[in-house]
Amino acid sequence: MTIHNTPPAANIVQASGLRIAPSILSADFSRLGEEVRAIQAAGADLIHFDVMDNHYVPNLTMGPMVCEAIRPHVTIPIDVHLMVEPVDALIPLFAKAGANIITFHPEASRHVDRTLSLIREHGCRAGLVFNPATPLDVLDYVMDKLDIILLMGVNPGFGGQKFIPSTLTKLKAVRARIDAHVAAGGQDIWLEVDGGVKVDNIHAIQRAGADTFVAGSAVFGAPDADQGYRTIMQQLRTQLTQL
Ligand SMILES: O=C(CO)[C@H](O)[C@H](O)COP(=O)(O)O
Repeated sequence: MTIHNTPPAANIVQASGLRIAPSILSADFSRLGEEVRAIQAAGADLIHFDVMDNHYVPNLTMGPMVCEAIRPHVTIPIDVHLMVEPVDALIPLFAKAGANIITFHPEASRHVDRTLSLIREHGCRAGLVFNPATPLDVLDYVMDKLDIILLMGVNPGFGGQKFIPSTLTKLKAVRARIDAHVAAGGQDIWLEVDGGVKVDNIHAIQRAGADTFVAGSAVFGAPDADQGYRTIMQQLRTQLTQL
C-alpha cells in the first residue's frame, strides 16, 4: 500500500474540465481504504465524502476521524459534503483531517457568509449546496466567496435515489449565474451535481451546465472493485465527452 502525504488544497487548482467524484456513501465501509484506492485507480477525480448527522438529514454516517483515516490512501482531493446543522464547529476538524473542499447547506448555517470565510481561512475550497426545493437567492450575496456550487439531484440523506428532473432547469439557472459572474471578472466556480447520477443521464446533466458529477451507487454498485469500477468510470466518462 502506498501512503501519501496530505495534498495541499492548492493542488486542486490544477484540476480542470470535467470531474467525476464517486461518493463513498455507497462504498463497502468495512474496507474503506481499499475502496478509495480502487476508485482513485479507476480514474476518480475527487473523493466525495458525505457527512450526515441524523438531525439535518435522517441518516448518520461519518465524521473527521474517517476522513483522516482515508486521507493517506489517496492523493486526489477529498470533497466533504456537510449535511449537518450547525456547521461551523466541524470545519476546523475536517480541514485538519485532510479535506480539500467543504460544502454545506445555507439553511444549516445562521451566518452563511461567515461560514464560507471560515472554510477558506482553514485552507479549503468553499461551497454551498442546494436541495431540490431550496431557492438560490443567497447566491446574490456570496458569489465572490464560492469555489463550488452543488445542486442536489435528490433529497439529501440516502444514496440510490432517482434523479429529480427539475434539477436540470435549476442547473441551467446556476450555470447562467456563474457564466455572468466570470464574464464580469469574477472567479470560476465549479458546478457539481449530486444524487441519481447514472450513465444514462450524466450527458443530459452535463448539457444543463454541470462540470462535476457525484456518483455513488452507480459506481460502487459495480460487481467487482477493480475492473468493475474502471468499467463504470469509463462509461460515465465516455458519456461526458459526447457534448
Ligand atoms: O449526498 C448524497 C445523498 O444525500 C449522496 O452523495 C448521493 O445521493 C449519491 O448517491 P447516488 O449516486 O447513489 O444517488
